[in-house]
Amino acid sequence: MIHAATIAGDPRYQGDTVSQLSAPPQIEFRNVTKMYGGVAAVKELSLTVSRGEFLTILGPSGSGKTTALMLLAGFISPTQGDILVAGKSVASVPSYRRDQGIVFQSYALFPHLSVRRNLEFPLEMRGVKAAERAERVANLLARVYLGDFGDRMPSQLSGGQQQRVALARALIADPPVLLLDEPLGALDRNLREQMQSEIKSLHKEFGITTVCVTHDQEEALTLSDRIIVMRGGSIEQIDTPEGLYDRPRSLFVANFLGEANFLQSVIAPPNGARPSGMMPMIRPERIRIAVPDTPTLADAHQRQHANGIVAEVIYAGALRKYNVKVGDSTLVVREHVASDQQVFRPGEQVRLDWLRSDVRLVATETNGGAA
Ligand SMILES: Nc1ncnc2c1ncn2[C@@H]1O[C@H](COP(=O)(O)OP(=O)(O)OP(=O)(O)O)[C@@H](O)[C@H]1O
Repeated sequence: MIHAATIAGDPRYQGDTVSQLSAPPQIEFRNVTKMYGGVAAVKELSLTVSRGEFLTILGPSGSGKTTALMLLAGFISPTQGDILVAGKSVASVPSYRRDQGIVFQSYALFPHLSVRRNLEFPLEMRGVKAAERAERVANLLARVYLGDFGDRMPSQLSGGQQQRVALARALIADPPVLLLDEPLGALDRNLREQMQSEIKSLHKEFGITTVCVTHDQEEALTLSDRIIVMRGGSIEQIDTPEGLYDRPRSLFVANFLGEANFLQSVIAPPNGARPSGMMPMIRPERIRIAVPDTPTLADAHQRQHANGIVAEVIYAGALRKYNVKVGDSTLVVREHVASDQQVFRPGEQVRLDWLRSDVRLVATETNGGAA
């Protein structure tokens, strides 16, 4: 077997092999549509998830994320199309027979069973013997730092602890697929960050193919190998986190994932005409802010600039954000706070500049609608 050192640079495939990559995908949606009355909650959705991949479905409310996950879980059936797991259609496989761990907000722990019994239950269903059950439960509880909590009832746990039990329960039977629906939605920020690293390390350790639904961009960027941005039941863009953030194809994705500055009224198009339906966009951290008479830099020919007036300064811990008026536009500039840095005040004249190569052209319309 050839090892994935040959697929250098792509962290998704580390530890994987070429033969595994050429194997059928672990999960495949083939042209799947789900209609509710006259409304297509999911529209002709086609996608594949590789074995061991962490794929996140991201999108605004009503874009079809949960419907896509419920179809995969088998809680609902497609109106059209097919879903395959490990190369086989699961159309006629009921949810409880699909070999998958599930952490859904609506799929809570059994309140009348202790933590230990909650974890033992899926194993009992699969006929695992008592001694092995006890060992697996003890190991996994220790792994999620709840080794001493086996006898507690779910109501005696904090929200974060309950989520860790839910995650352990989803993993206990060693399923090949893990489905997560807003798994950290109910947790506060600190706990969410802690759980994000927990999920990340469990995913790495178990190598489990994971499909996660969230509307939290940061969660998607942190956890995923690839992200799907959904809009109106269809895929707007699918890419790695870096790809989506750095090369959004549409105005919708640029705005949905992070902050974006649109430069159409700030810079002239290179040859006098802009391709129709396209807009120049730059991320706030790619813009440099300086005093108006900053000396010309050696790379000036690679840069574009604009003069403006600081409208607002927002200090946010490690970052400082400026809103700068440039003509009729307001550009957002974000810089990391450093001790030797000049701080500008509202009303001050500033010069903004950026590398031409950091400007992206994004489509104003995609996915059949205005972005
Ligand atoms: N059981 C249902 N009956 C009728 N319409 C539904 C049903 N479930 C979902 N829909 C509709 O399908 C579309 C997609 O819903 P879905 O719940 O998948 O969106 P979502 O992206 O998960 O949204 P949210 O982030 O708010 O959970 C919405 O327009 C929704 O109103």
